[in-house]
Amino acid sequence: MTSKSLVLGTRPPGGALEVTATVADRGTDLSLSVDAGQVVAVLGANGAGKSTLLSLLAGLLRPDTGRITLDGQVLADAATGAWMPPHRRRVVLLAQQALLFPHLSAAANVAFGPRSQGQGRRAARDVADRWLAAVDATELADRKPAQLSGGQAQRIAIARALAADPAVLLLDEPMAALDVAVAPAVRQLLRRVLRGSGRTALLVTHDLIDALSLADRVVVIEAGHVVEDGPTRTVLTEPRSAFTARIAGINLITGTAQTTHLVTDTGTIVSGRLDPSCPVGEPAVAMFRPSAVAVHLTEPSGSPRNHLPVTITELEPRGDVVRLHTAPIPAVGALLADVTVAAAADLHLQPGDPVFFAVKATEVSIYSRAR
Ligand SMILES: Nc1ncnc2c1ncn2[C@@H]1O[C@H](COP(=O)(O)OP(=O)(O)OP(=O)(O)O)[C@@H](O)[C@H]1O
Repeated sequence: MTSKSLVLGTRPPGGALEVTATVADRGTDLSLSVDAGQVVAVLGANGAGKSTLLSLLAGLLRPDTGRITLDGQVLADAATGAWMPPHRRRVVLLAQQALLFPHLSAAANVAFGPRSQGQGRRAARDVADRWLAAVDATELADRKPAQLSGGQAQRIAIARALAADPAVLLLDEPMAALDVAVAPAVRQLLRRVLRGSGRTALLVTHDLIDALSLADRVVVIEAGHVVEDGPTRTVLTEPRSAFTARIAGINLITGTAQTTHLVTDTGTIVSGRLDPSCPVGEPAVAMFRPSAVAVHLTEPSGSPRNHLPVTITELEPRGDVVRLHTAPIPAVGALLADVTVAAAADLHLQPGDPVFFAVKATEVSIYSRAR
């Protein structure tokens, strides 16, 4: 098997998507354009509207208003009532659970797409064999889904999705239901599939590493709206929404930019370096990494640092560091600090302890944010 086998298809892969859609009873109003071949990570809290976006694209849900097109072809248009059924869309959804047809063998599951597109039995089986080989599952061809492990079933589901030769691949947390031991292998397979194929893909994930390693672009959905959209690196290193900052594991404090600092709504001053693109007096975010925080039991004096009084709520072991979580501070929110295991032990830190987080101004970046 080579990664080349993942790019084989009967027509050029990749399709450009245009979405403007509202779904009233889900409180969503989504707008998005995706270029052909782009891999977009879709992030957001539970209930934000990520699955709703995928359902709209897959044809499992009709928009109340708006229009969805793929390469200019209308998939759904609420104004005219135009509607393309799911199986004709060239869009395939890969869900958390493999959802294979239980009565069919793995090979027959994979051959299903080509068969329903009108290919003969033998041709469809050839396509299936090729994709089974591509996902390292040739030896599983004759097994029924009940005889497959979760990771094996998900590999078959990936093969089935690709055998249908979709222009757009939708992935709804495809690793979420997998055992931690098998997830890395499936992730690696997806990496090959997404990087090698030139297909357009939307990947719903809660995993920062997936977003970083698989996606060109990150879209963040909050309360049914796209609130952030940009190159993966930019969104994750210069997050503008609290959600992205949290999953990126970055401390983020919103307020108004001043030349040398940010002022929160309650007047807390956070000294930092103002990004040249951030206008003074405009809404901004101050950002610093948990590893930039020094923890003190008493307020430190006489150093050019930010000192924030906080209350520890949780100590989370993370390899050779302990991540400290705090109770929310008014207008600042909860903060994170990473300290060494030795430091956490020396300080005898426990949930409920009041401490000071100290951060050098040079460790704090201040960026503009949307109002
Ligand atoms: N079948 C449904 N019928 C009605 N409302 C729904 C349905 N599914 C989801 N919703 C609602 O629509 C909104 C968006 O949900 P959606 O499932 O798209 O969020 P999500 O971002 O995918 O969340 P999660 O990460 O939990 O999967 C939520 O308010 C949710 O309660």
